Amino acid sequence: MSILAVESPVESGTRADALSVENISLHYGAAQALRGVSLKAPIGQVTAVMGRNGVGKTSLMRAITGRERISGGRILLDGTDLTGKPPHARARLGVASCPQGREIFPLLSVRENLETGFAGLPRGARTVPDEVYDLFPILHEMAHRRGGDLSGGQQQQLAIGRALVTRPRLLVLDEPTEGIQPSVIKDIGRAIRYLRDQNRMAILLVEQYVDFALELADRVTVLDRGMVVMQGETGDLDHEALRRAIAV
Ligand SMILES: Nc1ncnc2c1ncn2[C@@H]1O[C@H](COP(=O)(O)OP(=O)(O)OP(=O)(O)O)[C@@H](O)[C@H]1O
Repeated sequence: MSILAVESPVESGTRADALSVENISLHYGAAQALRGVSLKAPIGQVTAVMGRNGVGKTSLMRAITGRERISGGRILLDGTDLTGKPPHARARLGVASCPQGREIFPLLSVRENLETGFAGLPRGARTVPDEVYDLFPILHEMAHRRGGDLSGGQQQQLAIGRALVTRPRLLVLDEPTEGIQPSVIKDIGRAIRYLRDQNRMAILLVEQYVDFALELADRVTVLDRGMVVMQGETGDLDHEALRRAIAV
């Protein structure tokens, strides 16, 4: 084989795409929620997915984490095809998510909620990384309180902490600011920026709060009725057109 035929997966100067969503479709019965959606999420960047209510953002996140089956296309993580793999297998490969609604276990303590992230880890790696408590000191202070006793903002911090316990390559955040007070939104923004700058994971952020998303995102994908209608680096996009495309 000619050496010219061997291509490096990462060209020098470009970032590795941890996540590659290729032309996916998703149906709920006869209703089509995603239509040929493609996007890439590189390591060390925040990729925002935006759009009005009901355009398919959560469906896209659920397709990536394996909670919904896609009807066409494929989803790759670090070149491995995730399509058809169940959620726990994707988690082992590095997909972690903070779903809408957060899904904290209300009767488990904060510490126990964090430890549910251990499931897919080798025995020697079953520790809560210090950075979880550095980013969200409240989780240390409230380690023995029940998850259900936390405020919405604290639960969101716990959901992000639990995702970080799994040492993800891809962190999926579905509307982390929804229903949360401004001071906690700031903490979450600071945490996302820190994680981005560590250059260890790709961050996929679904967000309706436009200013928060544009402040954090390196790249943006806008969905409308299940289709990509705008996509690119944040600085290259027409922000007025973007705001119009997602205005309720
Ligand atoms: N389990 C389901 N069964 C049937 N239809 C569904 C299901 N989940 C979502 N849908 C429909 O699929 C479309 C996309 O919904 P989705 O929740 O992905 O949108 P979204 O952009 O995340 O909206 P929101 O911002 O309100 O969460 C909507 O028309 C919704 O009604």
